[in-house]
This record gives sequence, C-alpha cells and structure tokens, in this order.
Amino acid sequence: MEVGFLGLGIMGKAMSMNLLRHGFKVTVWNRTLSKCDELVEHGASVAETPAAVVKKCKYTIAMLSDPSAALSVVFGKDGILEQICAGKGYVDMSTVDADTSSKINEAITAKGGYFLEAPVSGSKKPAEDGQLVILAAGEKALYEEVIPAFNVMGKKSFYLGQVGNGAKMKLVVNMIMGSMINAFSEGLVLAGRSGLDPSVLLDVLDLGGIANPMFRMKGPTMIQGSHSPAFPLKHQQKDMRLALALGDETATSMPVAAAANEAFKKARSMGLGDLDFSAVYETVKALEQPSQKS
Ligand SMILES: NC(=O)C1=CN([C@@H]2O[C@H](COP(=O)(O)OP(=O)(O)OC[C@H]3O[C@@H](n4cnc5c(N)ncnc54)[C@H](OP(=O)(O)O)[C@@H]3O)[C@@H](O)[C@H]2O)C=CC1
Ligand SMILES: O=CCCC(=O)O
Repeated sequence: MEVGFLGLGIMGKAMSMNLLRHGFKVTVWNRTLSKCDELVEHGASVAETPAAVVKKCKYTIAMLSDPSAALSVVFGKDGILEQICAGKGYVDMSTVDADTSSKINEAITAKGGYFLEAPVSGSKKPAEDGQLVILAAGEKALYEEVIPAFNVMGKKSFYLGQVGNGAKMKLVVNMIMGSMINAFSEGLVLAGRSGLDPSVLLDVLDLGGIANPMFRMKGPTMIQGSHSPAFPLKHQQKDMRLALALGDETATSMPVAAAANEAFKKARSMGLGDLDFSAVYETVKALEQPSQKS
C-alpha cells in the first residue's frame, strides 16, 4: 500500500517510520524539509509540497501541531485541495477541534475526495511501538480502506461516526489527562513539603485504585526535574483550550479543567512550552511555600 505522510514531528516521524518498517511505500513531506532525511534513509520518498504528495498517493495522512497547521496544509498554497479528487483519501490524525475537521471535510468532499479524522491517544513510545489508540470518524469506506495502516500504527481503532466525533473524543480524553497531571504534580510537591519521600508516594499510588501508566511512567522523571518532550506542553495547553471551548458550546461547567489550563498557560509563560507536559510540575514547585507559622 502506498501512502503519503505530512508532518514529521515527534509523532509523525514515529508513525511514518512504523509504516515503512511494515512494508508500506511512504512519501513524506514536512514544512522543515530537512526532517525528511532520516525517513529517506529508511526508504521513504520525499515530495516538495502537500499537493505533490496527494498527486502521487491515493491516501495521504497528516499529523500536524494544531488547527492552524491542519488548515494551512489543506487550504494554503500548494495545499491538499490543489490535488485532491475523486478516488483519493485524506486522513488527518492531528488533534484539532470538531470545527476545524468539519471545514476540512467540507472542502475535501466538495472536490470529490474522501475525508477521515483520526486523532490518537498514546504518545511517543506507543507511536514508536505501533500501540496507539485511533479515534476515527468520517467516511466509513475510507476507514475500512486504511485499516491496514491503522493496524500498523495502533493497537485498537474506534470508528465513531460523523466527522467531529473523533476530535471531540480526543479532546475529552486529553482534558482528563491534563487535569490529572496537575493533581499529580500537586500531590508530589505536597508529599515533599510534608516531609514524605515522593518516590514512596509513587509506590503507594501504583498499588491502589488510581494506579495508571502515566503516573508510573512520568513520576520518576518528574521527581528528577527532567521533562524531555514526548508530548509537548504547548500541545497539551492547546488541547485544554479546545476542550474548554467544547465545554462552552455544550454549557458544561469544568472548573477543574479551567484551573489546569491556567497552570499550563503559566508553564508556557515560564518558557516550558517545548518541554513535556509533565513540566507543569515546575509551576507548582515554583509557587512560594507558605509560611509554616500562620
Ligand atoms: N506528542 C504526543 O505525545 C502526541 C501528540 N498528539 C497530537 O499530534 C499532533 C502532532 O504532535 P507532535 O508530533 O507531538 O508535535 P511536534 O511539535 O513534534 O510536530 C508538529 C508538526 O507539525 C508541523 N507544523 C507545525 N506548524 C505547521 C504549519 N503551519 N504548517 C505545516 N506544518 C506545520 C511541524 O513542522 P516543522 O517540523 O516544520 O515544525 C511538525 O511536523 C498534535 O496535534 C498533538 O496534539 C497526539 C497524541 C500524542
Ligand atoms: O495527545 C497526547 C496524548 C498523550 C498520551 O496519550 O499519553
């Protein structure tokens, strides 16, 4: 199967590498073209523009940072719309809002093409290991045609119906995750300031009802103050922002998520946006310890 792949950041590089490893013919494009070199060493072809990728490939997958990037590769100069036509499919796996996905869907289908949104749960390591959870919605026929690629990139694919449902599901998941990492950060700092060993807290958590892979994986490096990016904090804050907008649309009160968003914004203002989202821990650490006397 021949596929195009747009966007070779942390996720896109791992996902396209997986496709190559499993025998797919892959044509890549990235805004910063030099990032294609490593993929070429592993057998990928390169195209100069998103339009050139679509011209060459029946199916094109995108994994881009945010709504503005997702829109620009479709509607911009040399973008997807210049070459999409009947018989070609476009699969956007970026995390965006339902509105962005719908705009892309309308434009692609107006040209006769097929569209599927397919954001993913799981980070850098699951992307490298082909263990993502794929949240697809849109054209069912396209979903069925690209299942061989999803089976390589992920451990489970969900088909969620109409365009927008994949985006919404992904934002709900990340809203929960972003709130959890804030509570976790506060717990680690509270333990330390209460004279407890935070690494013992990790052991206690891991044996109880709120044990989870995120605490298990991030806890030890957070305690060390190391936040090498798997999921960049700026993207987590984008997801909180989009989830809160979904809350506005549906009149859903989300005070916990709103507070978590403020913490991510604070972290960005501290220059931590390119670090892992676990760096929100540093915002809690940075808060002055209240006087013990009062
Ligand atoms: N990292 C993670 O753990 C996960 C991330 N996601 C989501 O996946 C998407 C990608 O994440 P990730 O790989 O971590 O992000 P990165 O920041 O590592 O990569 C972002 C990619 O988007 C490209 N890009 C940014 N702006 C534009 C633009 N205006 N036009 C064209 N290309 C652009 C970048 O190109 P360039 O190299 O030129 O900057 C790069 O290829 C995001 O939506 C994120 O929320 C989903 C699940 C997990
Ligand atoms: O969007 C990023 C999700 C990261 C994860 O699921 O660990």
